[in-house]
Amino acid sequence: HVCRAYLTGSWSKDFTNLGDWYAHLLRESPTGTVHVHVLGCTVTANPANVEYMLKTNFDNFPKGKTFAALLGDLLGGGIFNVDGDAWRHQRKMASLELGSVAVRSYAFKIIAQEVESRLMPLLAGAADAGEVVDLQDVFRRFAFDTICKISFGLDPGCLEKEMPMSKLADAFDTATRLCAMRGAAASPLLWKMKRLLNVGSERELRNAIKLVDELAAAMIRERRKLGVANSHDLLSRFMASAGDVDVDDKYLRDIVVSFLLAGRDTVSSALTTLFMLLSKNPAVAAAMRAETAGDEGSTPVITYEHLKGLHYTHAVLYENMRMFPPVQFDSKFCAAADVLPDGTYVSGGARVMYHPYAMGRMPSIWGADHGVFRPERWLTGAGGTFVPESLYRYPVFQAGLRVCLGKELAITEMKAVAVAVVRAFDVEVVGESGSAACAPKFVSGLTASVSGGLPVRIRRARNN
Ligand code: HEM
Repeated sequence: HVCRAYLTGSWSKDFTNLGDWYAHLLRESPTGTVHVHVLGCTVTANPANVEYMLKTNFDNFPKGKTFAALLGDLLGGGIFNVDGDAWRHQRKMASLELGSVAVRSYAFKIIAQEVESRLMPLLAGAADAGEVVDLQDVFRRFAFDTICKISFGLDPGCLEKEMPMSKLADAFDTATRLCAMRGAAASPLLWKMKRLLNVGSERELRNAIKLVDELAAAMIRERRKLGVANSHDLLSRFMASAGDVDVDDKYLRDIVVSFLLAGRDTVSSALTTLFMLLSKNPAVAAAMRAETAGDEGSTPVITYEHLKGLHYTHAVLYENMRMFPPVQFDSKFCAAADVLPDGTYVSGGARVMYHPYAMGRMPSIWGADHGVFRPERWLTGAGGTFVPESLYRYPVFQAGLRVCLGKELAITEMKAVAVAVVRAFDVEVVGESGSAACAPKFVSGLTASVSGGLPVRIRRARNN
């Protein structure tokens, strides 16, 4: 009956999103695992299984060729899309750079600049004009400008006042949307045939990728011309770390495109659901404002040290992503037949999916109040300090050997935005999605985005 419900779409009579239906099935299952035969896929919300796949028996659960084929035309051999030695090599290099003080402080400077010189003036303008703005669109532009500056050292200017269309952002959007469509198809044969004949969505995808390639090549040329000696963007760092070796442009293009994918829609997705939740929970917004009130009047400038000390705000971000993880599910490929810790048999070549969206809705992990937005559940340390949960119970940033490399950067970026906006404005979601009872509907894609965007009205906070 599960396969029938999947194929006919009848699950949608009772559930808003496919993820809500999976969460229901996984809650009903005694092991927290189900098998959807028609997809050849085992879906799990069991933390012991997640740990087994992502750490204990990591080598038996690679991304696999099927996943690589879906994104291969866009991501090439970039870190997201490869396994084995190609992955190990990029992972080592990228974690070295992202962990370095120089890159971290460069990234923080970019974030602070983007918040203060673009995001805040734009929101202030909307507040003064009394306009309704689509906050999801604003955050996507913000996140794109930020990750492009961090990755390439170049500025697409998507969040300029006139909200220009960036060719790169546009081509990137089209390419990721069409790659996600490939993944949602019941059989890969159809898209492979369309690709062979260069028709329909595959023709559109090819054109979008061609544009991404041209623009990435132009940025790499520009970076070579400007020189890399004193630059801290990731592209320059990767070029510099290759030393005298004349690194291939295709290799650089693949790494940097992976970073754009990793760092843009994830951050904007989390910020969008955060402000949706804050609009419905004004007491939480008020508590966040109170936490930052200490330096009211002293310094409106965001500093790294200040952000680090904000435990309540940190808890709010984690609680938001528990309920609405930007990457709602993640699939691995089971190389050789295996038995998961909960006793589930998985045949060689099958897909296994762990599901952070469903895991955030499991009473076995979060208790009976899993449906309640309650940041306090994270503040169990001495004096109400933030205590992290095991990443295998909360795999929002994945976990184990392939855990997200941009986690700290993403948290800093989201905190910087949350603090600045909450301190200065009241944000109210308008329309249907603003009502307390309305659950968001997500558009299926590689990262979660809210269908119809997030229309909000912005007012200056009373003390501003
Ligand atoms: C809220 C924001 C973010 C979330 C929820 C998130 C989540 C994730 C997840 C679930 C994965 C695993 C994906 C997979 O293997 O299929 C991942 C990997 C990765 N993330 Fe993030 N991410 C975020 C922000 C960022 C940012 C800002 C960057 C870069 C600056 C970044 C860089 C990466 C990289 C390079 C990987 C690949 C790691 C590997 O395969 O070894 N992420 N992230």
